[in-house]
Amino acid sequence: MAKIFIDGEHGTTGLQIRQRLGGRDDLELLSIPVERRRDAGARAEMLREATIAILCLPDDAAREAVSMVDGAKTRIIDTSTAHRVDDAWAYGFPELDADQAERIARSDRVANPGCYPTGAIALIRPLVAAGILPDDYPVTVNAVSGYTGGGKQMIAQMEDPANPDHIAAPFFLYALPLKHKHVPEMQKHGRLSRKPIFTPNVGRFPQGMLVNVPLYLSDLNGTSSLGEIHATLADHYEGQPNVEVVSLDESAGLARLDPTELAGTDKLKLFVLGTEGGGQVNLVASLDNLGKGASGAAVQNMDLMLTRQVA
Ligand SMILES: NC(=O)C1=CN([C@@H]2O[C@H](COP(=O)(O)OP(=O)(O)OC[C@H]3O[C@@H](n4cnc5c(N)ncnc54)[C@H](OP(=O)(O)O)[C@@H]3O)[C@@H](O)[C@H]2O)C=CC1
Ligand SMILES: CC(=O)N[C@@H](CCC(=O)OP(=O)(O)O)C(=O)O
Repeated sequence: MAKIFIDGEHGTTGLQIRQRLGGRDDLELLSIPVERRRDAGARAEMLREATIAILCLPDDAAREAVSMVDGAKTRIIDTSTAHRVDDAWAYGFPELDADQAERIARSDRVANPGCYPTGAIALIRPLVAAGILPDDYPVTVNAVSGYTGGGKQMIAQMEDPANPDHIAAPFFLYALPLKHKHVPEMQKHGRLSRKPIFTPNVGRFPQGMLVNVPLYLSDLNGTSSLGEIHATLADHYEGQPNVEVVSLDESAGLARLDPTELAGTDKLKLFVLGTEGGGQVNLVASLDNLGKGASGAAVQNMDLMLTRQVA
């Protein structure tokens, strides 16, 4: 039976993975008591015993965990930012292209995508691959996330008025210097030659997010219709159980989008918004930052890897 160790199991992402694996009888979960969560010896022992280790740690601790399994057979899923643009790691977005699920299944090192990049890349990559979105288009990505995206620290800042760094705002814009850690990942896996301008926000709700990519149709290659963009996305994601490309009819009837719509699920919904003939489109992804944006995606990748587990 495969042994799974979640390093960082008591953090925000780790806990949600544990919840998802709780009812599984095909896995053995290795665990460290909360008070020993930073005990390097105990972690190294579990990391080396595991069939698959899922790292739910800050970047530096994730790099350290990878070094701890040197020479062991342990396969790794890293939910941090540390390895997402590293060519030696498979990028853990199985719907990226026709071969990605198989790449993940065969890999011993899988980098789980960031929550915002999951939405942005899901919208951008199929259009670049189809030649519709030029790779040097000046892409902007505007987003709002639930505050659990900032982990235990931001949860405490948002929920505890006694916290010295309490945030009272109902909504705030951040990453103001335009150097967010997710930009390289969006650029690489979106296959963009220019860095996208990324402007994320946080709202006073725990889970859920919307990621917007607005485009001028006249600056795209050979298309001026929402219909063609929608058809390209719908073709790309056909048969993918976790991704829904919402129909143009349904989208046209919407008055607003709620970022919490998919909270508590592992789904990703994509919308093609605008008015046919209006010359512009707003592509929007809706997901749970802790679902398809983190823990749900990690479990999806783990399941793919287990289909290729060598005894
Ligand atoms: N939250 C989200 O929506 C998403 C998070 N991620 C990524 O997942 C990873 C974990 O994030 P998140 O769960 O939000 O963070 P949290 O801060 O909620 O949890 C991190 C956990 O790691 C533990 N930890 C920190 N440093 C060490 C160390 N040196 N050795 C052992 N354990 C350590 C923490 O322990 P302690 O309590 O002592 O600090 C805590 O339990 C990050 O890389 C994050 O970027 C990815 C996608 C989305
Ligand atoms: C709201 C919030 O603070 N979000 C986090 C990103 C959450 C996430 O996806 O972290 P990873 O980079 O590990 O994927 C941020 O902007 O840094």
